[in-house]
Amino acid sequence: MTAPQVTRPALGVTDLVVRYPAGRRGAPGVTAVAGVTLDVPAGQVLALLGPSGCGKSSLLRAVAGLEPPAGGSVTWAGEDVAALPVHRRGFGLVFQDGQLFPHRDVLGNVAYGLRDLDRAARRDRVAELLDLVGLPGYERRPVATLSGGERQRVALARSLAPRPRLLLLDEPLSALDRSLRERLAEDLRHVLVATGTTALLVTHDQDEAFAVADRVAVMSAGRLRQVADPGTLWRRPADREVAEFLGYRTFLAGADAGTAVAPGGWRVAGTGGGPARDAVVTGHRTRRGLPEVVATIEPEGEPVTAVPAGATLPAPGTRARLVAEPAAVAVLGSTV
Ligand SMILES: Nc1ncnc2c1ncn2[C@@H]1O[C@H](COP(=O)(O)OP(=O)(O)OP(=O)(O)O)[C@@H](O)[C@H]1O
Repeated sequence: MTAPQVTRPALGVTDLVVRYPAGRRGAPGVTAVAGVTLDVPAGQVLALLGPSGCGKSSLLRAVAGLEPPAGGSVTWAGEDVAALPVHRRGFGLVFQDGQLFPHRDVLGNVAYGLRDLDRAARRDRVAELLDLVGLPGYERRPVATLSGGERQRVALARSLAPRPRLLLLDEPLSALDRSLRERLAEDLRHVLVATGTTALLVTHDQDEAFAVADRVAVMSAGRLRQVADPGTLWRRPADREVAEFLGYRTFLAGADAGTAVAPGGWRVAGTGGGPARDAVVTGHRTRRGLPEVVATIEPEGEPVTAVPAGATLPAPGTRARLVAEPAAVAVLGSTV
């Protein structure tokens, strides 16, 4: 009989604790990561999502070897990496500001980790990576002439050049404006999938986490609250705090207790089987150039906005029947 195949996760994090000691001027010690266990299978992208200060970067830094854990372990393919210094772990790093070498051109930056290759092979690999990140022919551009988005693409190419076994990305897009961030998030997903890269992405932006990751781990106050694929997380957040962090604002009462509705998820006189509410219209507003009805739902007494049924908006003071769009509805209470 053959032994059953055990597939080990590529990255394993078990009961990880990261503490910062008390400061010299009386600043108290901080437990930034308070016992986190998670894994990332080979070829998958896991996003660590959570509000500022929840410990995401500390967790990533401990995985990288930049922060010594106060407890727990980090393994790669089942082997503890504690004894390996940062540069021996075979992990690539991308930070918010790219941290490119300012006095080298794009070629010099991307080729940095390719010193083992001969000149021709190095050039080929750099050209291949610049193609991949959407900057073909950029080899000779001084980095000072690049836009913020181009810099982050070069940083990504540089980190992928030596084929890291794990890529660690700490808020790689958060210095960019929203529309650029959306486009780069899609491109980042494409590059990670095309290269089969195993990656851990730290972000505070749920749209970015959903766009890039196979699974999303929600953190708060140093602990993991939920790990799920984006669809499950959106539809079944573990609890109200996770749902609020994802952007849900309306939490229903009564027979619908445990149901949340995302902003913009209501329709006047809608159909489609979502929860329905009677509401008192309080006003109108415009969002992205389209009119919306502002109303207070009953019995919750919560203000919501709803898409009108047609060109005529119900007048303030009148009553309207609102129905929640199924795609904007979450049922709380999934387990981690
Ligand atoms: N070097 C440090 N010394 C002392 N405390 C630190 C240090 N680095 C982080 N902290 C504290 O640890 C906690 C977690 O910080 P961390 O940077 O890991 O959170 P984060 O979720 O990545 O936040 P952000 O998104 O703002 O970067 C915070 O309370 C922070 O103030």
